[in-house]
Amino acid sequence: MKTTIEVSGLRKRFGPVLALDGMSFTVLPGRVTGFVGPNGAGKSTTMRVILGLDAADEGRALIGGRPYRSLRTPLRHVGALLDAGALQPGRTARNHLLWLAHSQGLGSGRVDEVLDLVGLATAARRRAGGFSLGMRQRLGIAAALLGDPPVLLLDEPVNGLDPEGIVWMRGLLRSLAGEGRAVLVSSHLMGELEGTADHLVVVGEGRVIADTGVAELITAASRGRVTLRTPAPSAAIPALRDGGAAVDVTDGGALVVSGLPSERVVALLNANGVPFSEVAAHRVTLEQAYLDLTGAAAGHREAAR
Ligand SMILES: Nc1ncnc2c1ncn2[C@@H]1O[C@H](COP(=O)(O)OP(=O)(O)OP(=O)(O)O)[C@@H](O)[C@H]1O
Repeated sequence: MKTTIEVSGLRKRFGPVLALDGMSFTVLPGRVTGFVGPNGAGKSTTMRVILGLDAADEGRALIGGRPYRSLRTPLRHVGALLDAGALQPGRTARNHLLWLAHSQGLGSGRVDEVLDLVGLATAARRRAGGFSLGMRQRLGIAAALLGDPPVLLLDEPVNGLDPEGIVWMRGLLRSLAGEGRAVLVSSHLMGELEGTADHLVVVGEGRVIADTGVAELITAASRGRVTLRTPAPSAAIPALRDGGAAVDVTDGGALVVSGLPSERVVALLNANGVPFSEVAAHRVTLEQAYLDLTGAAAGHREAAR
């Protein structure tokens, strides 16, 4: 499986709203790419254009080098979860999937496989209209996986899931990428992607603000700072400041030291007889890294005005 999604120069206007303004990025196989940005940034519109549900005014979107509309059995090329509400309420879960499978020349064996995979085997003969949001999300995922596609597009897949469902979804996304699939997952909450995404495409106002590895982003946002835990902050702070560091106190009582490597922090504490229980590389959360990045992007826009 070496299929990519390529989006280049998409522009899309809805009346006065410019929803996409030069959106360009590539989703590579074998990793989960988080597609993040605030409400209205253009994530759903981009996904709809990739899936041929909306036409772009300019630019193109290709799946494995081909536009969606040229795919004869699309479910074998790309699976999508856009709106978990989009199902016929009177149909059972199994019939819903059978109908989809038959439309794509897929057998009923695969239907039972995907029902099992998403944990709906025991609910397969219940009417989907009575499903909880979490069950609908699972059914949506089952539909996306029917054709065993190399590319998956999931719009806010953890929306409405309970904590157990969220853990399940994260594991599923990781394993789908582990099998070599290109997995694009949108979210407007960065915290949801912590521990799931390998790569991020951060968008705002219809275009890409950052296209970066998660580890790389966290390292950059952590800015070589050091976290220090000490029972004697009033002794540590002046010692470190005299040594050339900037020191911030966090809500949790730890000190965050900037401007000195951890060895130098330890040396200064020892030289001043300051006890400490921990000195470690400071690591920001994905949420903090994102706020840092989008705050900086907003600042740049402000400065450019
Ligand atoms: N069919 C439509 N008609 C008019 N405006 C639309 C339509 N679809 C999207 N928009 C507008 O385009 C912009 C981008 O919307 P889009 O839904 O793609 O953003 P999003 O990043 O997915 O947001 P969210 O996180 O809220 O889902 C918004 O201003 C939205 O109001």
